[in-house]
Amino acid sequence: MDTSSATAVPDTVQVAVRIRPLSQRELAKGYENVIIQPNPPEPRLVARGQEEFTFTEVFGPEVDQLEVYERSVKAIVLKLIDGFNVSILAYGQTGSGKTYTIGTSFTGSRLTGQVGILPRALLDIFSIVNAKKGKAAADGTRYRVCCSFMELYQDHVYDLLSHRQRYERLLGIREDVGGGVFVPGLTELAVASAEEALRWLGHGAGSRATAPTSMNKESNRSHTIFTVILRSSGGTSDERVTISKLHFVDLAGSERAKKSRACGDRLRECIQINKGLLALGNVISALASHTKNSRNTVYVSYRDSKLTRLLQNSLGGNSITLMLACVSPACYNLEETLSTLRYADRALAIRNKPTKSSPSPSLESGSSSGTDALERLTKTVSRLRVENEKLRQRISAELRPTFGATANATGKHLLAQNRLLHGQLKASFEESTRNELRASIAENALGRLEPLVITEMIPDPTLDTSDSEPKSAEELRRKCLEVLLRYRTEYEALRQRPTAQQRSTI
Ligand SMILES: Nc1ncnc2c1ncn2[C@@H]1O[C@H](COP(=O)(O)OP(=O)(O)OP(=O)(O)O)[C@@H](O)[C@H]1O
Repeated sequence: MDTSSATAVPDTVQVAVRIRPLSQRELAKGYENVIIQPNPPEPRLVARGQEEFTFTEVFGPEVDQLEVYERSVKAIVLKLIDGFNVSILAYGQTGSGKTYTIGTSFTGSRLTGQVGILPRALLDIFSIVNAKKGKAAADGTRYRVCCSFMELYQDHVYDLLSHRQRYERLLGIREDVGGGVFVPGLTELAVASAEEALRWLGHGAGSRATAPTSMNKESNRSHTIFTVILRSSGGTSDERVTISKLHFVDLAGSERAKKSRACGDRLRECIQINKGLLALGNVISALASHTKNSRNTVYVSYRDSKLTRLLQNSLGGNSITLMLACVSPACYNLEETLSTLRYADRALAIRNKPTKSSPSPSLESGSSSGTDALERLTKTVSRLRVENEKLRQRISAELRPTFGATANATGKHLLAQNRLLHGQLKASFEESTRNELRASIAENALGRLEPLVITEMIPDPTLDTSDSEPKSAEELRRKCLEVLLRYRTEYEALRQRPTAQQRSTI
């Protein structure tokens, strides 16, 4: 098998729709099939002859588990070996075939035709890793496969691989330095073969919250995430390890409480399930609205639910993501089927940035047995806790008062400066106002003086001026102009003054 899969890395979420066959009960009741794939394998389908959709793949009721795996899943699963993070999410109405498709409830030991994609992927991964191990013996590269399995029930995270009591398996979610999320304390088991991993899958699925509902006699009441973790280390860079993860997300089914006639615990579960799926829908819508060419950054409300926080990297992050939208073809489920198809249609527009994981310094280097590594990690954690506490104390004892005092002094200085500037600005404004006033008075005076001067200098021809000294017309004009010029000069000087003064003040 070719390990470095040459297929292109998809940078949008891939969406495959799977239409399950009508169940015996539905056939008996004579329910009509309302979801048609007009031209298989063309990935187009028509709902009730009206609404048309095109996806990455569409699998009709006749398509079996192997074909789904080969056509949609295998290529991206192999990207795990190349160092990519991969997420496969099954979404859809309750009873639409999510668990069947993922294969979360696998309990056997052989691959029968009914087995879902998860067991198939594990077999492929181990077959490649074992082949690589054989070849890598020469260059010293080491491969290690681990798995974890968690459940999100009523917005609480439970560890499905822990041996503890259920109430002791409750875990929290934390953010790492890179802005991603992780679940501290989640059991991560090293597995040597696909069979061993499948045993753990069966063990974990056995303690998953399930209950019969009117829509599905074995309905999963929680979301689960089974993760395969591949670590490769050694070779040319001995102390570094590359970690890539493959998540299989089996989401709880959306359901209408009225239709499923849920009450009591089932109703509470139904509300929590729908709340998480609603938050997921909002995240998908926000991400889908941010297309390749849009420049605006969008606010994506990952923090609205634990489900969206856990899936943060799978939607809009660095992962290669496949959404398997499962639908029922029966007419009585049309509303839910259309809702799933519209949801899936939006998801098609989500752009991810798949990037290969880069090697990072290993905490597990050396000849480590699981117990040694655990011991070393526990010591590291205790040492870091002590250092953290010391730093915390130093900050509160020393840094805070110093920072407070500095901030106080800086604040006081800024306030004083501000007060000074404010005073200067006020004085300047007042001076400017005064000068404006003077200028306008002068302008008015000029307006009044001009006709006065002219009257004084140029005698009224109607008056008897025989006894006064006659003035030549030329002399009168000259004197008149002299007075006018003087007033104009004074006026201009007054107009200029405020600007010059203002500048010097500021
Ligand atoms: N493609 C398919 N072919 C044959 N049977 C199927 C197919 N899909 C689903 N089924 C059957 O339909 C029933 C419901 O499927 P499943 O339990 O996988 O639904 P679900 O979506 O996981 O439901 P829930 O959300 O309630 O857990 C099961 O009995 C399953 O075997």
